[in-house]
Amino acid sequence: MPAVSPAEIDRERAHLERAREELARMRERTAGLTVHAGDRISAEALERTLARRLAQLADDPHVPLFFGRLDHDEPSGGKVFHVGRRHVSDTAGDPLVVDWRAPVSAAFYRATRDDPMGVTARRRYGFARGVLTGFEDEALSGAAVTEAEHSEILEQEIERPRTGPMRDIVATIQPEQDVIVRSGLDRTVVVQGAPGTGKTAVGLHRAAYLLYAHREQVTRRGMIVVGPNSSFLRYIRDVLPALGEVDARQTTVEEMVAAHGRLRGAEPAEAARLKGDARMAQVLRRAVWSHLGEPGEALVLPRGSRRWRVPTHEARDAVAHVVGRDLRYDAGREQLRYALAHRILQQIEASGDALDDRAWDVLARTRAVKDYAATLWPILAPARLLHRLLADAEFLAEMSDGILTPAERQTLAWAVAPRSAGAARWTLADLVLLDELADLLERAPSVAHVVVDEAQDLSPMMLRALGRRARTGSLTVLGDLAQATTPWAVRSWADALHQLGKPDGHVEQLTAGFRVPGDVIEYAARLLPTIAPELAPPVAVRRARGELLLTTAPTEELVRAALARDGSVGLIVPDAGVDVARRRLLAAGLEFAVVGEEDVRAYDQTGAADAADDQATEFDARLDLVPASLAKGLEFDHVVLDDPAGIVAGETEREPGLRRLYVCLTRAVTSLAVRHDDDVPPELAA
Ligand SMILES: Nc1ncnc2c1ncn2[C@@H]1O[C@H](COP(=O)(O)OP(=O)(O)OP(=O)(O)O)[C@@H](O)[C@H]1O
Repeated sequence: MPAVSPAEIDRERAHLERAREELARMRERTAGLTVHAGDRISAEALERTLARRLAQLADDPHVPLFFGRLDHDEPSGGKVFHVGRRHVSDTAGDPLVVDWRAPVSAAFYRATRDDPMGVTARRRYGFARGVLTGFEDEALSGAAVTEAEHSEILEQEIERPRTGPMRDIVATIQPEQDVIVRSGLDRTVVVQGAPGTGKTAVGLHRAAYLLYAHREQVTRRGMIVVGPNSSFLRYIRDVLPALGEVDARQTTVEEMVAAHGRLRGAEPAEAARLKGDARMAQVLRRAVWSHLGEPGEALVLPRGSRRWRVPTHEARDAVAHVVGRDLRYDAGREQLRYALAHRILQQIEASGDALDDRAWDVLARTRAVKDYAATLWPILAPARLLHRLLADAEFLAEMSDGILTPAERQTLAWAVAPRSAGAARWTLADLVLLDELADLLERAPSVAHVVVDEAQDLSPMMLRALGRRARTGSLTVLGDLAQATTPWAVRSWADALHQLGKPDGHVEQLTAGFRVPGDVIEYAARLLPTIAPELAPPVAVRRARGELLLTTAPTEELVRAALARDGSVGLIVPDAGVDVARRRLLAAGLEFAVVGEEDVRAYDQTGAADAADDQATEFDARLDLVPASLAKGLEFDHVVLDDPAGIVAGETEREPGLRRLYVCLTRAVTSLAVRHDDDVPPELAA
């Protein structure tokens, strides 16, 4: 860091002190507010808002209140702004710190010498445990402007050792990342990027940005963040709260569709792939609408001493009219009742009877009309319908005629059908089909925004499930086609956007790699010509080249060597090798946690597991044992990867196996040791 004057440091420290005091004052004021509301619902809403506000005003002494400063030129007002995680103002309302998401802060991330955005100088601060230790100035315009200099503060932030779960990157968001973070609420964006280019970080910061820039709309309509599994959600769960945002629901596709039934079964890849195929949407649509019946007799409604009739041809017309309105299936039945009631209403009126305003409604709700409508337009339950499709070969053949081949029908059909829908052992792909069916019956509600991570692994039907949750909103879709490991994955982002129902979405690329050092990424990239010939490896921004070791030394020895250094350690093993690895780590007397275990426990030297701790995550441990299938999205300072051939063999086919290996090879921040039995996959040979 260049030498800076002690007097200037003192001034900055005084500003930090003042900002802390004012933040404490803002917090006290908020805590002192009492809720006065007319009714319980408004009171609860107000209390929630207050609680959120208080959480946003919390001050963690280890987290600096600001990390940057912008000095504006005279034409732009000549003001100085400190940029931080939240807005802090004094009693007069003057800002001491501006929120990183405020429009004025954009220049902190984007201003360059070519386009200084009205800024003369950008300052970055160095901190140690919340204490301001120095700063760097970068002149962007005016007399002091020089060649771009290397920023040590930026580099230190990028190079710092990793500990615990994922952290925010507000202090160092890069210009190409900032463009995505600040894109508007009406835009669906796909972010394609190689491992470690900051896709997850960018997605979460965009979520925080949208919550800030469109607070009212996004909190009212909701936002969901979808990750691949619950251990990944634990890994990222602190990022949004650290940015003061607690209003996004974090979930998985599995959890999202859990309302339709319990996930109880697994199935062969071929069946799951087919159930994930977008053609299934056509089959399901046809299956639902195939239930409309032909009127066999007239509708007869006794009323007082009279009997009113809707003859069959009129009933048929009513059905055709409602079908033409393109409603959801259940809404259609309701409309049919009104259409039938309307015909009766006309007859009653023609007879000279006086009717009041509610008559139409009352007629539509009579038992006779309801029952008649339900025979023409039967009540359906998604689970019963899917059960019939998978159990009744004839029905499936009829519904998929011209859509699926006979062989495909055979793949879909149950070999031994469960006796009822209640007895079915639904798989994940089945539950996604049930989600589609439920939406055909009744329109699923939409939130304002959906962030979906590791989207390269989702099937077309899963993408449709996400798309409908953002039907009237937008999405941020994060992924890397080279890391797709599921047999049902879509092959292109254009296809994914189409399935999401957002064909106009933009695809953005991130190319700077913040995680994986040069030597390691070059090694992993040897797989790219096989798994994703069209994709380029990231350009490592870490100065360190990293350490790569190919070895046959015992795993325990490699893990011990990694533990002797700073930072987190991940031992990645084939899924089938987790139990053996667990025993070996226990026998070696090492303390660790296992990624993906329901209750997070740390195993200590005696081999005894701690009582499960609700608050702890596996990422609080120094050493994590990671099944290869859960490595996606995670990172560790030091990775010991055990048995690359076993990781490839863990997948049903070789190409997804190599992609899985690519994911596992790209988790390291500093060092990667690959332990093998002289059977490294040939694709990794130089
Ligand atoms: N601008 C940045 N400044 C500092 N660190 C960054 C920046 N962008 C990303 N990082 C860091 O790089 C690491 C990788 O980021 P992230 O996990 O978001 O990448 P990813 O593209 O989602 O990776 P993967 O494809 O493996 O899921 C994280 O530790 C993140 O904090």
